[in-house]
Amino acid sequence: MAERITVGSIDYSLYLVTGRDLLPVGKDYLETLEQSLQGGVTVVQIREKNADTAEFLKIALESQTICRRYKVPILINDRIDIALAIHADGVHLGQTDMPVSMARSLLPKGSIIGVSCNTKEHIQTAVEDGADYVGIGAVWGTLTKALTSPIIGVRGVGEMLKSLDGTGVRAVAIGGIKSTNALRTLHGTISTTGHALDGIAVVSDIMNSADPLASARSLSSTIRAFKSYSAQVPSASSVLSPEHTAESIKTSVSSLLGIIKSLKPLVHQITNTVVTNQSANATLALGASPIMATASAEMEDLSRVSGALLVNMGTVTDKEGMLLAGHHANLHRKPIIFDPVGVGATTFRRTVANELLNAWQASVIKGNAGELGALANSEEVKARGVDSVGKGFADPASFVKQLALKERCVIILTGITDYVSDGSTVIKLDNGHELLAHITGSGCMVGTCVAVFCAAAASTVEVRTDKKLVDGDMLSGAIGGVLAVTVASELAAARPDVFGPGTFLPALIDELYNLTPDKVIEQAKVEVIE
Ligand SMILES: Cc1ncc(COP(=O)(O)OP(=O)(O)O)c(N)n1
Ligand SMILES: Cc1nc(C(=O)O)sc1CCOP(=O)(O)O
Repeated sequence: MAERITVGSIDYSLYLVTGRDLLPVGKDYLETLEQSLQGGVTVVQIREKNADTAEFLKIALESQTICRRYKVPILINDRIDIALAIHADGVHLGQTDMPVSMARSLLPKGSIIGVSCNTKEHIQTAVEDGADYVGIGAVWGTLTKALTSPIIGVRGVGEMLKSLDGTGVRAVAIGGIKSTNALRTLHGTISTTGHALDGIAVVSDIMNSADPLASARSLSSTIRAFKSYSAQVPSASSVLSPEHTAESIKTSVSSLLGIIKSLKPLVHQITNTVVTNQSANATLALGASPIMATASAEMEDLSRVSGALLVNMGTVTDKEGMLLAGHHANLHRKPIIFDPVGVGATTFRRTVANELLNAWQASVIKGNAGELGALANSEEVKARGVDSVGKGFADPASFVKQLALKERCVIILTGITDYVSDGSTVIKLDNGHELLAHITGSGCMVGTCVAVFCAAAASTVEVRTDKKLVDGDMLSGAIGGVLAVTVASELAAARPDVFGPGTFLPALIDELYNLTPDKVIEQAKVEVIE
């Protein structure tokens, strides 16, 4: 008999769950299995929902012969008897299948037992029962199986992973994972405690593929690159960047301003009806090119050509367009800047914001204390309309840092003093003028300028890796966008032809237009506080 694989040695990276009914016409199951192994599948689960016992046995044995050639463990879905009969390496059990302890008592010592989980309580029970790994799903929507519980979303998986801290129980996510969202799945699910998935489980992306070897290879290379990244940095998003100083930040921002002027990146903006014209003018003034498009039909094409996407929730008229735009931006690895305007004002807005953040990964989220408080479910700061109530956060630096870790992106907390964090560093910015509060849409203008700077930051990346969803210095992009507006506001307010809000707004656009790297370096008040 061939050697069984021991629990500790399992590599869960690319976990194939079989599904013969999904094979394209003319494709042979065993050939597909072998090609998937050649492409990098590291664990196989035989899932036969319609086969009788004799057929299940035959398929399991034939699959095992191939898996053993590649030294890849084979697990059996639900059926302990089949696992025993073929001396499989283990089983995968659902919530309504045999309890782990009973399965453990029947199976040989060292068998691998995995359990499906879709709540934190399931995870806790699986840990207590001595499961070796959990399959958390469904992370996305899937057509492969009729789901009986709600889709968890990447942020939900992250919350569940926290419950595995310190347990040694391994975890894969399942449900709707494809090569197109694998990187987003891996990055987006990391918990605030830095707990990452051990692997991803797929059915259709491999079983339904015309080229299973290529499909498995693509998933496998994404996972490998991700693992090499997360091994270096367990938690935050851009911790790979060098030590920041006020001077180094000002230099990065200034160089991004130069890049904007020379490259003139196209910035796709889905924004609200109040500020569309003003935000487009701010984009042009900085030297970039705006496209204010909202139709779902153009989202895919736009994601190819634009340098960044701004999603401003000021007027939520087309949620589908926002979902689609973000999906394609993630796919094409373009930064998404999310401005959850008024998210605390209504339940509808909170629901939409959560839906968007579950569907795609933002590179930067910008909001005032009320908005970010609502997003973080904070008890400390509440929102009223688009404004905050009360004094703000007692410790804004730690708030932005924690939210950055939770959302896995750069967070900008706007106010009289602005705070920016990538989950590792926290930067305090002290520029701005009170006239900004007397014109409409100055906050939205910050979102726009952040998108422009992030487009420049992403455009400087020469070699793209799979280590991050969006390569490029998003922290500097975020800071650059804030400083552009706040420094320009000070310059505008100081002009002799500015007498109040009416003359301030055109002067602000002028000063954005006239902003130079030197002015940023001279005027920016940047403090690295952590
Ligand atoms: C890795 C992995 N995770 C979850 C499942 C789902 O298993 P289960 O809940 O038993 O549902 P069915 O697969 O029986 O439909 C899985 N199979 N693998
Ligand atoms: C078998 C299975 N279990 C799920 C769960 O949520 O527990 S989702 C799922 C099907 C996953 O198929 P695909 O990769 O084609 O989306």
